[in-house]
Amino acid sequence: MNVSTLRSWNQRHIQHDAATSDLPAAASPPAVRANAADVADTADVADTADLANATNAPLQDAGRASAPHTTGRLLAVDRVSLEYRSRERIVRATHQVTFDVYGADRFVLLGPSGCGKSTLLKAIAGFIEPAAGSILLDGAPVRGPGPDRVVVFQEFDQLPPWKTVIQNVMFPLRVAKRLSRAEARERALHYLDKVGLAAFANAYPHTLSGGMKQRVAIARALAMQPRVLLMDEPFAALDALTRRKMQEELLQLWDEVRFTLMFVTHSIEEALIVGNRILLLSPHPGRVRAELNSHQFSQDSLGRSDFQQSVARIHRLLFDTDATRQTTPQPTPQAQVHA
Ligand SMILES: Nc1ncnc2c1ncn2[C@@H]1O[C@H](COP(=O)(O)OP(=O)(O)OP(=O)(O)O)[C@@H](O)[C@H]1O
Repeated sequence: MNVSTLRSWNQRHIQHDAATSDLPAAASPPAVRANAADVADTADVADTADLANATNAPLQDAGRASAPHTTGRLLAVDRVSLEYRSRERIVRATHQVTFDVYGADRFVLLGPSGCGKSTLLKAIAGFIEPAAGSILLDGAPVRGPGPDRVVVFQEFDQLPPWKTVIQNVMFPLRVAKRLSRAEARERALHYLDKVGLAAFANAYPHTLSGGMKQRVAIARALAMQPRVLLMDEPFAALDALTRRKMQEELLQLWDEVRFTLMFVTHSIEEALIVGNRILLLSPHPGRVRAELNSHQFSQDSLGRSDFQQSVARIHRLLFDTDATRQTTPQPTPQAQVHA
C-alpha cells in the first residue's frame, strides 16, 4: 500500500465517521482570549465564570493538574466555517469556530450529535478545506493530510486484518520512509509496550478484543510521533468498564509521553476526565458556546459533588434555555449530550 492508499484508508474511516477552572481566567490567558468574542456572543459568560468559581475544590490529580503547557501555540483555528456541498444543498457543519491548542494540551471538542465535532477533526486532519476561516499548524496553513496529524477512530476495523499487530504499527512508519525496518520495529515495540501489548506483537487483529484493537491503533498513531493526535470518539464503541479503563490508560500514556491530543466526545463525563481544556459547541451548526478548563478532574472525581456540579453546569451551557436556568440543574443519568 502506498501513501495515497494509506490516505484513502484513513479517509474512508474518517468519511465513515470519524469545567471548569480551578484557575482564574488569567491563569490560562491564551485560551480565554482566543474565544472571548465567541463566548461573548452567547449568554454564557456568566455561566462560565460561575462554573469556574464553583469548582475551586482541592486538586485531587495534582500531577496532571499542575502540568504546564510544554510548548507554545501549536494549532490555531480561526473563525472556521465548514460546509458539505452537493448539487442539491449546502450543509453548514460549523460556523466561525475559533480556538487554539497548545503543546501537550488534552483538548476536547464536546457537543451534541451533529454539531460538527467530527467535521472539525476532519478539517484539522486536512481532509476538508474550510469554507471560511483558517487552520494553522505551527503557523503554517493546513493544506491536506500529513503524518504530523494522525487520527484514531471509533471503529475497530481500522487495522488491516492481514497484518500482525507489529506490522500494523510499523506500516505507516515505513510508508513515511522515516525509519529503517529495524528502527521502525524498535519504535513499534516501544509503543506497543506503552499500551501493554508487546506480548501480542505477532497476533492478528481478529484475535484481539475491541479494547486491544484500540490500544494498537493508539500505539500506531503515537509511533508516528505526530504533532497532534486526533481521536474521534475512540472509546464510544467499547463497553462501559473497558471505556473507563481506556480513559485511564490514555491519561497514563499522556503522563509519560506528553503528546498533544484533540479528542472528540459527546459524553460530558468523558470530556471532564480526559481533557484539560474543553470546547463546548452549540447544536448544529456548531458554534463555540464556551471554553473551559477541566484539568483538575480524573476518574477519582467521578463520585464527587464538584464533578457532578460541573457535569450539570456543562449540560446547562450546552442546552441553555430559560427552563434549565430557572431550575436547579441535575446531572443527566449518563452525562451524555444529545441533540
Ligand atoms: N458527508 C457529509 N455530507 C453531508 N453532510 C454531512 C456529511 N457528514 C456530516 N454531515 C453533516 O454535518 C453536520 C455535522 O456532522 P458531524 O458528523 O461533524 O457532527 P458530530 O458532532 O461529529 O456528530 P456525532 O457526535 O453524531 O458524530 C451534520 O449535520 C451532518 O449531518
